[in-house]
Amino acid sequence: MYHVKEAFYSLQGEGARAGRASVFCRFSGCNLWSGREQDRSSAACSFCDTDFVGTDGQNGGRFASAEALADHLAALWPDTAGVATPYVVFTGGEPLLQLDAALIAAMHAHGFEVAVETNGTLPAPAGIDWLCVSPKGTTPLALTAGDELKLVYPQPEAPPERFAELAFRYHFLQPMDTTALSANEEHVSATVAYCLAHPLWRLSLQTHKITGID
Ligand SMILES: C[S@@+](CC[C@H](N)C(=O)[O-])C[C@H]1O[C@@H](n2cnc3c(N)ncnc32)[C@H](O)[C@@H]1O
Ligand SMILES: Nc1nc2[nH]cc(C(=O)O)c2c(=O)[nH]1
Ligand code: SF4
Ligand SMILES: [Mg+2]
Repeated sequence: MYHVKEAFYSLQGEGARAGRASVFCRFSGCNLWSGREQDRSSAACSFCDTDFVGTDGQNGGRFASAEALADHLAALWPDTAGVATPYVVFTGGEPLLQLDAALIAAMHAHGFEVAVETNGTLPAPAGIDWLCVSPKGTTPLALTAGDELKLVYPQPEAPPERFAELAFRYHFLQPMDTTALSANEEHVSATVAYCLAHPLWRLSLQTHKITGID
């Protein structure tokens, strides 16, 4: 059984594929935080910007088979009649708690390219077309290669230097978003300064938040 918080059609907001039309599948649950506010400060990941608890979001629910979930997600893609490759982003919560080879195969059967946003602590099934790893604090990485490494910055316990040598096509820093405007401005300035001083790293802004889309 797959547990999905929500699913929606939007533009990828972050990283190397920002701007690309995408179906998002947000799985419920995470191995680094319960999702409860009272647990946030003691969690291995304490800055999460996402509600991934339950299955009550738009197009969310429980799906008994890979085919049932793949049909549900494919129906969110517009009828592009072959002019654009359909694209699905599995995120969460932590998608690698639930994503398996059967679901990837079912999305491929619908003609989709499959992308994943993961915290990198769990092994990944084969067949993922675009792997984005976003390390969190001191948590050990099970995934040390992929397409993009997208580090939320600043994290005192996860400095970029620790990830610079890993085998990713792109290294991004994404300013940490908080509920405090002044902190956000400082995070953007610090991220810009780091990228200027260390050109391996590129700036990733969360463009969906800037544009006000999902
Ligand atoms: C909500 S996470 C879900 C996927 C996976 N659990 C992970 O952490 O990569 C999706 C993306 O949002 C990023 N993110 C989460 N909270 C953020 C925040 N407060 N500011 C900036 N990016 C954030 C994560 O690092 C990750 O790249
Ligand atoms: N538009 C948009 N782009 C995104 N890229 C990664 C997201 C995520 O929450 O994983 C996300 C999201 O929630 N919305
Ligand atoms: S690992 Fe990802 S989903 Fe889990 S709490 Fe951190 S940012 Fe949120
Ligand atoms: Mg998000």
